[in-house]
Amino acid sequence: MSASEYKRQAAEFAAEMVEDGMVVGLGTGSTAAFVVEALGRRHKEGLRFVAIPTSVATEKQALGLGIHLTTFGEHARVNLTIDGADEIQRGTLNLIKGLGGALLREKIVAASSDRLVIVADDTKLVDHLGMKTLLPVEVTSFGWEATARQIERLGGQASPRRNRDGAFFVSDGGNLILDCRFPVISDAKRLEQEIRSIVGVVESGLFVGMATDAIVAGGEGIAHLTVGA
Ligand SMILES: O=C[C@H](O)[C@H](O)[C@H](O)COP(=O)(O)O
Repeated sequence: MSASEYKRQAAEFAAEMVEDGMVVGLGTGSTAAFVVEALGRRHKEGLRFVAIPTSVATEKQALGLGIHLTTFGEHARVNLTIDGADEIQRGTLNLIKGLGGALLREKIVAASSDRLVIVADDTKLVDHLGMKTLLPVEVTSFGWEATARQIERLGGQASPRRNRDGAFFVSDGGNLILDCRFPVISDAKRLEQEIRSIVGVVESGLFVGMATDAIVAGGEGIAHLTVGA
């Protein structure tokens, strides 16, 4: 079975966790898109919920499926957010997110969620963050070079993300993303604090202590992981 099929399996499983009357956070990326698709189906079958999307792309997809959207002006808390991730650390469920460029809105929604459920295929599970992927850091476009130098003082190599045409990638929030290569991250909480204390950093793709559950699908079936398990 392909990685895409495993992503779909994890997404379908997680979409069943949404209950009538919930405020739901909708993640971004290829796995989260399967969740939105499944929730569109459940909405047509009569499930009543409202949703807060974490990107313009997800907003468009949800609206196209007739899902009712809401805002933090109307709801202070989100009951359940379902989102993808680029790496999931076994045990802690600490994450690297943002390869799709949506990390700022994703983190705002995650921070207001009672439960953050991550959906992924099993290639995303790692023993230590930074083993497979770069760490995205969203920064203001003004002075990004100075911000990158400060990140490099922490031991990472920071490069601005570019589109295929060579132009800088610009996030939904109008910022740049620095993709940072760190040696394997042994203390995610500390690195997260250090990166966030740099002037010019808007948000980092390290999500520490935020995920409550991970639904991971692979050749051995679907696993429902919780912190510590
Ligand atoms: O900015 C993008 C998000 O953090 C995604 O959830 C993450 O990159 C995983 O994406 P995918 O499900 O496409 O692998």
